[in-house]
Amino acid sequence: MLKTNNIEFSYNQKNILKGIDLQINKGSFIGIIGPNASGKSTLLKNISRTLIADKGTVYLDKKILNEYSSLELAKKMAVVPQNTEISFNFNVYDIIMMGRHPYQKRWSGLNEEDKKIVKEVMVVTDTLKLKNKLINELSGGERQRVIIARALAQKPDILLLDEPTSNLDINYQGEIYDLLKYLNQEFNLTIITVSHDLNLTAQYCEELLLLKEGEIFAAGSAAKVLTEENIKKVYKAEVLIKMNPISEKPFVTVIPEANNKFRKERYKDFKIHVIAGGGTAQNFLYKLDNAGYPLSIGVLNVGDADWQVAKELGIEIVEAPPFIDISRKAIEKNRKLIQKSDLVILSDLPFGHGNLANLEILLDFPKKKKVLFSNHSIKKRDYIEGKAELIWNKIIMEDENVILLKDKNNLINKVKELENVEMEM
Ligand SMILES: Nc1ncnc2c1ncn2[C@@H]1O[C@H](COP(=O)(O)OP(=O)(O)OP(=O)(O)O)[C@@H](O)[C@H]1O
Repeated sequence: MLKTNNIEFSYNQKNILKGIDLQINKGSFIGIIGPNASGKSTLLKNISRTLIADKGTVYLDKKILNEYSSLELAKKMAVVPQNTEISFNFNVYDIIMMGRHPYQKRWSGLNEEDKKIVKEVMVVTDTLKLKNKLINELSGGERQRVIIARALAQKPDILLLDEPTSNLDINYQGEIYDLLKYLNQEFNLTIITVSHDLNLTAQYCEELLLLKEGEIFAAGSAAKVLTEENIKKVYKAEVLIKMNPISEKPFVTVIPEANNKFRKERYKDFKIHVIAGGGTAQNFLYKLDNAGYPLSIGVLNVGDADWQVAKELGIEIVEAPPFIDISRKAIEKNRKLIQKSDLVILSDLPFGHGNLANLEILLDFPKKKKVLFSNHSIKKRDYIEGKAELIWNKIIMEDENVILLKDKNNLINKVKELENVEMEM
C-alpha cells in the first residue's frame, strides 16, 4: 500500500533521513520508535507529503505520492499531527465535519452522506455525547478522540499519527490505542504511529520500525525489534526485557545507572547470598545486581517468581522442584554458598514445611552478617504452628550479626554500609 524507495531528507543541509526503504501492507499497524531526533516525525512527514523527500520516491497504492492532488491524497490518507492546534473555538461536531472537506464541492453545503459519515465516526470514536461541546472544554483524551474522529471523517485508507498519546495519562493512552486497534481490525485501516512509549507500541502494533540516526536499525515484530541488545545500541540504555504475561509482548524496563561498569567492578568482592521466595526479593535483586554485587540465591522452587528474576539476571541459584520439601542435597549446596558469601539477606518470605530449612540454616552461621526483613511479622508468615517463629526469635535474640530492616528501599544503602565496614576491617 505504501512504499518508500531509498528516501533521503535534509533540514538546512543536515541529512536527517539517510535512505529509508519501507514497505507497508494494507491493514498493517506499524509503530515507529527511536530516540529523540532519530527522524521519526520527519519520516512521518515525508510519508504524508507534509515534507517532500530530497531523494527517493514514496509510492501510495503504486502511484507516486507527489502525483496525487491534495484532495485525492486527503481521501486516502489522514494525519493526526503532534500537538494539534485548533485556533478557533469550534464545537466538536464542526471539528469532525472539517474532515469531510475533501469531499465537499465548492459552494455546496453539507450533504446527507457527509452527515451520515460524521455520525458513524462519532459513534466509533465515542464522541457523540461531546457533539455540542467546545474543543477547549474537553479533557486531553476526549480531545484526541475528536481529532482522530476528524481524521476518520476523511474516510482514509491509512491513518498516520505522531505521538497520539504523548500528553495523556495511562487510562487515556490505553483508550486511544484500543481505539486504533479496533479501527485497524474492524475496518482494515492501515495505521502508522510514532511513539516514545516502547511498551504501548509493543503491545498494540504488529510491527515496529526502530530508527537510529535517520536509518532503520531494526524492523519486525516487537519480539524481534525490542531486544536488550538493540535498545542498548540505539538508545544507549541498559534495559531489562520481560514478557508481559497479559499481552504476551515484550515489556521494557529501564535499568538506571546500569551503564556504570565502574560500579560493577568496585563491588565485585562483596558476595551476597539471598534467601527468598514467592517474589519477595524481586524488587531488590534487580537493584543489587545493578549495583554490581555478585549474588547467589537459594533454595528456590523452580518457577517461583524470585526464581524467574534470578534466572533472568543470571544469578547462581540453588533450586528445588516445586511442591516438595527441600532436599538434603539442596540444603548442602545452599550452605556452601552461604559460607562463601559476605552477607546473607533473608527476605520476608512465608515459611511452611517445604522451606523451613531455609530459615533453620541461619542458625548455623552466627558469625555471618545478615539482613533480615521484618516488615511483615513472622507470626503472619508462619504456616507451621509457630515453628518458624521459634527459630526466627532464636536468631534475632542470640545472633549479634543480625540487622533487621523494614523497608526494602533502604537495602542498598544498608548493604553499602556493611560493605564499607567489611573493607575497613
Ligand atoms: N523544522 C526543522 N528545521 C530544522 N531542523 C529540524 C526541523 N525539524 C526537525 N529538525 C531536526 O531534525 C532531526 C530529526 O527530528 P525529528 O523531529 O524527525 O525527530 P524525532 O525522532 O521525531 O524526535 P523526537 O522524538 O524528539 O520528537 C532533529 O535533529 C531535529 O532537530
